[in-house]
Amino acid sequence: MRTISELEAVARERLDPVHYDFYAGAAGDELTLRANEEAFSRRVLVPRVLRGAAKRDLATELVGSPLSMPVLVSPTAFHRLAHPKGELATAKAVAKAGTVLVVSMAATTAVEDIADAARQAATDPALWFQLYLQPDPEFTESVVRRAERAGVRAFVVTVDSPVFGRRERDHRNGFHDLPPGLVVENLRDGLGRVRDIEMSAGFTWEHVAWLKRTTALPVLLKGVLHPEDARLAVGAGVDGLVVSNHGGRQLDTAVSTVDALPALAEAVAGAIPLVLDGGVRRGTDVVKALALGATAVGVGRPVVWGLAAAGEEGVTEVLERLREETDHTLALCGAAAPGDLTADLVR
Ligand SMILES: Cc1cc2nc3c(=O)[nH]c(=O)nc-3n(C[C@H](O)[C@H](O)[C@H](O)COP(=O)(O)O)c2cc1C
Ligand SMILES: O=C(O)C(=O)c1ccccc1
Repeated sequence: MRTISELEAVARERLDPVHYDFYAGAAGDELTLRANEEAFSRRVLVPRVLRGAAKRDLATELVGSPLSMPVLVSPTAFHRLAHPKGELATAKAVAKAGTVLVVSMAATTAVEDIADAARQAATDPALWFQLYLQPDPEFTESVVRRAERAGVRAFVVTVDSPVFGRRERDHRNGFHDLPPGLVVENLRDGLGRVRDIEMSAGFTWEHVAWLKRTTALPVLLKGVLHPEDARLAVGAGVDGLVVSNHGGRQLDTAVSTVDALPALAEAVAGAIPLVLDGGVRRGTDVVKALALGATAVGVGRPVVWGLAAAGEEGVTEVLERLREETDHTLALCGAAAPGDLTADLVR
């Protein structure tokens, strides 16, 4: 089994350099992209000993979905640019791993087909759906209904994108659109046309309340970094938060996610679960995030690297590597389960 950084090197060789830059890149000077990884490196573990953690169990649960390990797959756009089987390959690997795939609204495969592939691979796979609220509420609602009918179990509303981030690699490379033949399949309207994803800076907590009234499924907000927003989310009846800066692709110089996490954990005080994403590359990163208050972490780029390097098997390699490293780190920290991890283990 290769490390994530080894898989990234393979992916980089296989991908069109313009597409590699789309996946690897981030906003502005990419300071937040680097800060996410650096914030993990800066923290050290202070392990406990002699705690009899011979039998370890990595399983956890989030808003009613079971996870075989505290690692889920964050939504990433355009998997068919990384591999011809695209999201179908990703969905099979994630279903077999027994964890959650958050399907991107910008997927290049229809959510119904992704759900079929996941069900082929495992019984009762857990798919969630990531939404960018659209200015036309009727269109947003039609996407919600479509995802519900396909069997998704939760919605993740990305709230860190009132405008699209400025990714300078994409500007330099002239990468603005999918190549001919690929479209954002989940934005087909009733007439067979495909709409563009629209960002809008006009959304408020009122729109979150609207979505809560519109669906009975759990609603998580992705991209919350300020503790006051975490408090407002609890008040709005939101079911969970993804502590995320979009992998550094939106606001450059935004706080790294592990640096933001402790204050968010304090703000929600256990009322709702926190998922952290950004910079998770090792089992030690998973353990640090859990110790500081996350119930699980999400991985974005690592899954794209696995997919580009080796399709479904590559995604499996990434997820099994993270599972194995997380288990090994738990053992070395004297913890039998994620619930044994406490903030005093991290400095
Ligand atoms: C290529 C790429 C595409 C992404 N597309 C989406 C998306 O469609 N929706 C979304 O909410 N986040 C998207 N993200 C952000 C990820 O969900 C996640 O927050 C981020 O990748 C985590 O950081 P990591 O890549 O360091 O793991 C994307 C990230 C990347 C790298
Ligand atoms: O690249 C991204 O980070 C992203 O979120 C996105 C959203 C819509 C279309 C393409 C990418």
